[in-house]
Amino acid sequence: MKTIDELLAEGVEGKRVFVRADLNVPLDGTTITDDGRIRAVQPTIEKLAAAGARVVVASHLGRPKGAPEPAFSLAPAAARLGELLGTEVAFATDTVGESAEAVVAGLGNGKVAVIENLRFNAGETSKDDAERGAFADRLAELADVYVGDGFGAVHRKHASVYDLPARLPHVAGGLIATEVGVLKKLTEDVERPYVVVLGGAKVSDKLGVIDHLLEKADRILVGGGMAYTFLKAQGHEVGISLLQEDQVPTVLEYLERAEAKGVEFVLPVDVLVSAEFPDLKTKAPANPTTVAADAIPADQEGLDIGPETRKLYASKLADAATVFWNGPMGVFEHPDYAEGTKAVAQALVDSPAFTVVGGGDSAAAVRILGFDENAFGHISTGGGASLEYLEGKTLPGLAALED
Ligand SMILES: Nc1ncnc2c1ncn2[C@@H]1O[C@H](COP(=O)(O)OP(=O)(O)OP(=O)(O)O)[C@@H](O)[C@H]1O
Ligand SMILES: O=C(O)[C@H](O)COP(=O)(O)O
Repeated sequence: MKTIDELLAEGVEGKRVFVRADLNVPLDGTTITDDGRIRAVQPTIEKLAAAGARVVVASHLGRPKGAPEPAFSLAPAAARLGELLGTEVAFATDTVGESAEAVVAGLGNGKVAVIENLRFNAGETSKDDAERGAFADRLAELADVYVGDGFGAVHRKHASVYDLPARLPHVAGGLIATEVGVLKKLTEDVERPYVVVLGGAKVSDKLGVIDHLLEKADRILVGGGMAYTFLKAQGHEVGISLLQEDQVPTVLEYLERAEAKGVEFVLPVDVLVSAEFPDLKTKAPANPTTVAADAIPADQEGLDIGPETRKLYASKLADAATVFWNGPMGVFEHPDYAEGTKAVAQALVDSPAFTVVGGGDSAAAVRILGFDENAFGHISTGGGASLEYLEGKTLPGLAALED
């Protein structure tokens, strides 16, 4: 992969440089609750602007369905980028239309613009190669060079990630280089004991990584929404908890393989339950009860790991040399269900191990819960992307950057 430093050495003065970033930040209305992904790509944008490039930043935000939806506008992210850069950032209210063309044409050397959400166009995510290609052709008209730096989206075969770099001279940005460098270490010369913590809500997306981790990790701790499919596989009642029923046989097979291979699988021993999902807007008290993990009432759902599990997981992390953590332990957005995620984050902070936190929500959680991001070895901007990298899959957005 050609690097951004090589591009800078060749000179970018006056060139239109398209930076595919991942500015998919959590929003509360139009307020950004965690700007980590914007700060992560900031050095790339700064370097290009300092070298006199005309920088066109593009990203997706959320999952709009191929047409403009105001709730998913990139305008708040563009404004925040301007604040971080300390300079005016132009914003195009469309992605490839008149506004984008005019904004890019009006960009001076060393200036930065953000174009509107790529996913407001059906061509961005289309499964049809021709439709995606046609959209990539239009994006290519906006630039002379492509810098891929949206690590969080490299696992998506989307027009701006996969098809556009084929149409322009392309290089990898600094964020992608850092992310790949760290994750590569976890797939190659990992220091042991290697402990993996998995949680979160995208259970079906993430179960697949366990198949691979059974060959790599020494110990796997499961929490968050992912735990209930495992508890069900062990024959326990999980009430109305998040459950991937069709994956129960697969999960059972994972548990059996783990035992045969001597990989320690650790599941919650107690959980916080309630009959209702908490109100994340008002944060009204949820008054959960703590129950043993094998005694979840049929009409209740598990929303965080319990106090005994917090202690257990902290002890299982204490002797680790390497830790990879993806997915919160509970619905951390509500204070009554944040303790499990806090306990795991604290165990990582206290540990001398090399710690990697992967995932948009997990990374946001550690910052929102008040942890210092420098207390972790690496906070990855990729959720699905980092897991698919660890699975050893070919990621379209990385393959496209190769020469
Ligand atoms: N027991 C649970 N039941 C329901 N939701 C849960 C539970 N535990 C955690 N969650 C939710 O999981 C969500 C985060 O999961 P996700 O799998 O998206 O994490 P991530 O990997 O950090 O993020 P991403 O994949 O988007 O980069 C949070 O919004 C949290 O509220
Ligand atoms: O949040 C993420 O993991 C990335 O921004 C990718 O988003 P997506 O899962 O909607 O493709």
